[in-house]
Amino acid sequence: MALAGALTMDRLLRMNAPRLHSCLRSGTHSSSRLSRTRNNTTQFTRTFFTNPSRAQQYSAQRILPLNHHGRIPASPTHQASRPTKGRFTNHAGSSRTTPLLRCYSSAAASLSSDFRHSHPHPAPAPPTLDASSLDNTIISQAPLQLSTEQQFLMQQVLHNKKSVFFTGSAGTGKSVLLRQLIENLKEHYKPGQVAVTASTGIAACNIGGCTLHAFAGIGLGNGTVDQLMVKLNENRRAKARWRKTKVLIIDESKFS
Ligand SMILES: Nc1ncnc2c1ncn2[C@@H]1O[C@H](COP(=O)(O)OP(=O)(O)OP(=O)(O)O)[C@@H](O)[C@H]1O
Repeated sequence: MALAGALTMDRLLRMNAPRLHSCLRSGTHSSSRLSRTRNNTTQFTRTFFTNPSRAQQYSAQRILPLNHHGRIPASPTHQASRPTKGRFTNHAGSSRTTPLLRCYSSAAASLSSDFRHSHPHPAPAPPTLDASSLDNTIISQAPLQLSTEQQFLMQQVLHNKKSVFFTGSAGTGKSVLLRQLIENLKEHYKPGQVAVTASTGIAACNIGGCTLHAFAGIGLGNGTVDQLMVKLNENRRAKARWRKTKVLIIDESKFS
């Protein structure tokens, strides 16, 4: 669930229990206000508490410029976009009570009144976002082109089936290579054949794996090798994991 705009946790906590419950169940909440800010400008905000799926389903964000009086202009376009209490229109044209994730703000609201008096003409309105163009927008990441060194290591693991240990200074691209390696290995091997582990829980979370100790089924790893082997033998699931694993990845290993 996302908390958007000016709706604060404080406001949520001040809701009575049934209303809060209904908001959380529907994943929505809206509030609107016209407020005078510290620098004596007026700003209208309408904020919504919504869940990400609803935010994707409907309009995402719309910015309305305020006029030089600090009000929402009454032009037909803007009038149409102004919210009417409790009802909203999605861009398919149907009106519904489900709030959208919207935010009304203005560049004008950030101008001081002194500035306005010294500039009798209102500042040019900032471009209005077309809400429909924001629907279902996914900010995609362009795939990284691995460097020659990274490609070499990838080849060694994927095609030459070598066991490799790679290390380097901070920012040399180890994590990028490791993530790409895991992705490629998972495509090459069957589920369960690539074990992704790390020496610490945090490092394991970063790569979507588990700790080496958890994978190995040896608890805290205290005891001699023989004792740990006995422990492992008693753990059927861990034994099965070991047998199935073809590639073992250990991030942040202590071998260096
Ligand atoms: N092949 C690449 N092409 C473009 N950018 C890259 C490439 N490899 C790494 N980078 C960028 O370099 C930066 C550092 O990479 P990365 O986090 O993988 O380094 P690292 O060696 O794991 O660092 P650290 O040891 O601090 O965790 C990141 O911003 C990453 O996106």
